[in-house]
Amino acid sequence: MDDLDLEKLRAPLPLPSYPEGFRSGFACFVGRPNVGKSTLMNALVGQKVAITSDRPQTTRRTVRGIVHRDDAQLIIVDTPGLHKPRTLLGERLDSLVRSTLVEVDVIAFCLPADEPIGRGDTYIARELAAQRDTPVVALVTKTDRTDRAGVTRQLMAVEQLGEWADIVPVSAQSGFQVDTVADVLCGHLPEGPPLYPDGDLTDEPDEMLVAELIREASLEGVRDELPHSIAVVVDEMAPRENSRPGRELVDIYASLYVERSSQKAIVIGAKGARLREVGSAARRQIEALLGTRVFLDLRVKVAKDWQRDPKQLRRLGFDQQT
Ligand SMILES: Nc1nc2c(ncn2[C@@H]2O[C@H](COP(=O)(O)OP(=O)(O)OP(=O)(O)O)[C@@H](O)[C@H]2O)c(=O)[nH]1
Repeated sequence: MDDLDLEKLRAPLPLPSYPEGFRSGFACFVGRPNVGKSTLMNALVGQKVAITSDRPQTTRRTVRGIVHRDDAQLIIVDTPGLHKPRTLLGERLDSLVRSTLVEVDVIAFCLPADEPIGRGDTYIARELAAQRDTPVVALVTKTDRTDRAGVTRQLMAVEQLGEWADIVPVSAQSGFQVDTVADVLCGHLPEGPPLYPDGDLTDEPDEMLVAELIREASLEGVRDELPHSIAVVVDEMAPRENSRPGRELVDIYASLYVERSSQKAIVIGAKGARLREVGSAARRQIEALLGTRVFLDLRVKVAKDWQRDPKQLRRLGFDQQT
């Protein structure tokens, strides 16, 4: 997986024409888990491309969303929550985040309006202060969750936290200032031609989006510690041969990895009831994504302590980025 080769992506496509002064480039969103990064990216792009959830650290992979405007093309690299490494998996995530930070044109640092600034935010602010070459825009998110005075207080607190190219309050939920965020981020992009054809919203391979949708479904209603122990790999995904025109079907075989057999029992549920629910919830989402009917075969497997085992991490796609 080489989804951070931004230099290669910068090679302009032979596109017919673009207005003078057109800007294009990359932005990435950082912030503690659960601060609303994925939701804001979706609001900017206008379609569900990243997975959102109430649970922290849902976003494990870098998903790009593309904002197409008449005057700019903003490619958003959505990163996992920047946090202090605890497990080997954590260390990999952080090195992925760091390599992203130096390659993008602008960094959006998200802090929620309704929570006091904490140690996690201060840690990230310190990390960002080291990225001297990349402008950082601070976004005060979820403004709908507090009143005007609360937003003002948070803006002032964020101002004190570091040196920002801009500070913008925004609510992805109500739509307040989402366009302003796009304007501000685009303002930091270099002039250049569009890098993606019009209409592309993400270049994430379907398999990865499908795996994330299955993982999202599998997180529903399980104990708090379980989410971090579930990984999903799509083993095979192909259109069914000889399916009738207008009744196309895609066969998907996926493995859901847990760390211990006790977790396997939880995921499968009594007589397989839970796994069936996960399967049908995921299937509905995947059918909406792909626009065809889907046959989904889900297998639960134990990959002992996969979060701490480099070989397993590689197999599950969390390879060290070079
Ligand atoms: N009220 C309100 N809730 C929001 C807003 N943006 C996000 N949320 C909620 O906050 C929770 C976390 O949002 P995410 O977008 O998944 O957060 P994230 O920062 O991407 O989280 P990670 O993937 O864990 O890093 C979800 O329940 C969202 O519905 C907002 O503008 N207003």
